[in-house]
Amino acid sequence: MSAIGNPSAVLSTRGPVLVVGTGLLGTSLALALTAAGVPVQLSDTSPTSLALARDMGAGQVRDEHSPEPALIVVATPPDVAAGVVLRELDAHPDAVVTDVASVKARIAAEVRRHGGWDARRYVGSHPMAGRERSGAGAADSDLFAGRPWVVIADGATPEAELAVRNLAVDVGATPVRMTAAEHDAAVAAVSHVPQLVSSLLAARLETTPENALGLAGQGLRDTTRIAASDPRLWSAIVVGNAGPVADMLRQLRGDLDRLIDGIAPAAVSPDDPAYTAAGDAATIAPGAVGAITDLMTRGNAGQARIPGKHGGAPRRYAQVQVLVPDSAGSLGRLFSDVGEAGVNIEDFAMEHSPGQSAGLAMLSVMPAAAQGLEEALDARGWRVVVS
Ligand SMILES: NC(=O)c1ccc[n+]([C@@H]2O[C@H](COP(=O)([O-])OP(=O)(O)OC[C@H]3O[C@@H](n4cnc5c(N)ncnc54)[C@H](O)[C@@H]3O)[C@@H](O)[C@H]2O)c1
Ligand SMILES: O=C(O)C(=O)C[C@]1(C(=O)O)C=C[C@@H](O)C=C1
Repeated sequence: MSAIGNPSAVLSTRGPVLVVGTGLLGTSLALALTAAGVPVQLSDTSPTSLALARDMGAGQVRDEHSPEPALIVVATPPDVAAGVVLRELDAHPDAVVTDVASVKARIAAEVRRHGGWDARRYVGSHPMAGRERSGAGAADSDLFAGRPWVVIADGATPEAELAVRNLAVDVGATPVRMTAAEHDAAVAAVSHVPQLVSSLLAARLETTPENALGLAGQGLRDTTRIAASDPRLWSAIVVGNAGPVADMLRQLRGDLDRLIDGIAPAAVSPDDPAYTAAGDAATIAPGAVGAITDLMTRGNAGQARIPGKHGGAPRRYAQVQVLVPDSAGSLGRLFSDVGEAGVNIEDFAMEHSPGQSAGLAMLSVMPAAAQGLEEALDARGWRVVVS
């Protein structure tokens, strides 16, 4: 069980923990550890990022008077992570060092190659938790709750591995042991290629006319959320895992080619008599429906295998969607009705399409509270949208 916000929980992580890189991941982890009562030291090459993390209550800035850390977490971009790990192993001869970079094999190889005996204190890791925003300002102490945290233990001492597994558990995550190669192949499929596909899709919107964009609904928002991610960070991630990512992109290209080849003959010119005979199966190009159905069916099967909705890790928050009239005070009334229903809003977003007289308020709440809130809001006359 996570120790966050539970003062009686027994903590296994021995502090002080030094977090190097106080961006989204580093500050989220530092906030979670601080909330659990572990002393945290902070370090970053950017004084502004460091000051922000400190001001958010994530820990103390490390200086020459700080006590020696027992555990060091490197949360810098992947392309500099190995160098920072090696520097920290050298500077703190008794500390266990981990990094949270999204790629593992190349960092581990560099650390093992240059770290000598000290590299036995290094355990690469990767919390499968994050978001499309960077920097301490987007940090969240709950980020790791219920998420897998990959631990790469090849070549490390059992004590070092245990320290990193304990860290994951203490912030609410579940450690998952893998080799670096297994990890990199897995994240190519579940994280890196999905990021690129989302970006490919969103890149097409650059030249999409405004009036078409005005029609965008939840489907487009769902498939492009992560296209807002940081290009610099993701360039380092994809370059660092280029082999597995390129392999999967080639497979995707094969699927795409089959789909295009299948549907292209069904594109009928308006002058063709088949254009107005859509109800006649004979006029549909042979193979077109099969190609689409095949892809959609495989997609259904793949989507159903994603854990979370079917007994895997629970989603952190449930979303309650409510139509809010575009008038002064409406949102205030909604918030006060949610408060009167005894429900805390964990996160909030508003979707507003131009020219519409109502917006869609998306309230993130604890999953157990969602149904009761929908009923309470419905009873108070709100239009709850079931997605
Ligand atoms: N963003 C995600 O969703 C996510 C999820 C899991 C893991 N990760 C991994 O976590 C790491 C950090 O990602 P992030 O999203 O927090 O990035 P971020 O850009 O929010 O933060 C990175 C921080 O590292 C600092 N930094 C850069 N070089 C440094 C150096 N040499 N020494 C000290 N500090 C340095 C930067 O100033 C910045 O504050 C990356 O390796 C990333 O692959 C990211
Ligand atoms: O949910 C998101 O916004 C993320 O991008 C998180 C995500 C992921 O792909 O699952 C992104 C990169 C990380 O290395 C780990 C987690």
